[in-house]
Amino acid sequence: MHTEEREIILNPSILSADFTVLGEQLKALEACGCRWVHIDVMDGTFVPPVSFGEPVITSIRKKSGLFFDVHMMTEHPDTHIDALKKAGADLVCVHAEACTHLDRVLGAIREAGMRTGVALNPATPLSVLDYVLDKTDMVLVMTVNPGFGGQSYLPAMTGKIRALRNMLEKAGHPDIRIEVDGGINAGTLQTVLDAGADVLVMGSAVFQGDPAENFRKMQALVR
Ligand SMILES: O=C(CO)[C@@H](O)[C@H](O)COP(=O)(O)O
Ligand SMILES: [Co+2]
Repeated sequence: MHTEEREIILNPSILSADFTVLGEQLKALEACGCRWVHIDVMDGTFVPPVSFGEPVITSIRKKSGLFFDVHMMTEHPDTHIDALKKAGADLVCVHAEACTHLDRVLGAIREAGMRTGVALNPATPLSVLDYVLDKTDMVLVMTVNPGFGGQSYLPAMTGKIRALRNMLEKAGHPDIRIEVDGGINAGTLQTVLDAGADVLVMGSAVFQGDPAENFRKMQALVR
């Protein structure tokens, strides 16, 4: 698949949402064409904050038919695979830095019937992906250091996204998606698209203010 044919996914991150009205906001996003939602699970160890886990995912699953992209910012993500499947996750993205046995973890996620993602912190080299591409559906390039919403995009990540796109084409895996997460907004969107990203996570850019209205503005920029 060539870059120009690849569908761009705008992926709102609920970390910045108002949880008291999240069900309605997800419905409104779905109504304006949103298909994915990004769910940040943080354990207070891999990253400083604690966010939420399977009970919250189970609860929003009841309100939403969106594709659930779960970003696991936790140590030992393998211990959550079955619970995430039960909770309604569609894709589980684990940090390479948190997995001693990355190949095994990716295999287990697929075996449980979900898609796989490998997330890389800004300082982690692309070479960690070399022997797991056949078990990977998506690579998440962190464009900030993980743990917090509302940070600024790290400009050095543009070259990393471009290098990853070249690497995937050369390795015969052009269909593996490249997700970017952190500081994506109207000012950085074109940069990451040009570099080869096709799944754009947006927390504050969507949930600060009216999510549906913000989402439509972002859609217009992508078109
Ligand atoms: O994984 C993370 C933060 O670690 C994210 O998914 C944030 O939710 C992105 O927030 P913004 O930078 O878009 O505000
Ligand atoms: Co995230």
